Amino acid sequence: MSENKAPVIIGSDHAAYWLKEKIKSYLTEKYGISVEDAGTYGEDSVDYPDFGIKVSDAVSTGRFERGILLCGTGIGMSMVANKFSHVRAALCNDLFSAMMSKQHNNANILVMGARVIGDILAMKIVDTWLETPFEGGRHQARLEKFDSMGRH
Ligand SMILES: O=C(CO)[C@H](O)[C@H](O)[C@H](O)COP(=O)(O)O
Repeated sequence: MSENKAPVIIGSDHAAYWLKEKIKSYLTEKYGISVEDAGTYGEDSVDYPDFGIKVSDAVSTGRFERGILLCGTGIGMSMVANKFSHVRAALCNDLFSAMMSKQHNNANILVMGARVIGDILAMKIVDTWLETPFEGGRHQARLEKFDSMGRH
């Protein structure tokens, strides 16, 4: 198991509120990781960018090393997050993507779709993302190529 106890900031829209609540408990109970909840705080309809921006800004500025974003599909949250400098958000609705998102991409925001996967798979994806190390080497050089590119 990873020894990385760095806190996690988590956010969702209404579609994934239920999954956010489960992941919060999972992170604290299984890993002892502290979690900041950026909302949303209920099932009333909200706009996913509002919560994607909060979490992505916290990671982009270095206030948090890593974050988790959830919406219905994960697509909208991924689009929002990857507009931020230094954010490498990976939409992972399967275990292989979760593993590769760390090994090759060192993803610092994990994104999942609560209308795509169930809670058991979601927790396995969280495990994989937390516990898989970054390989570095050629992948580090590739990350640096786009991390420094700015907006186009
Ligand atoms: O971001 C999304 C789509 O890319 C999410 O799936 C949202 O959760 C979804 O669009 C919300 O849809 P709703 O009909 O307003 O519940």
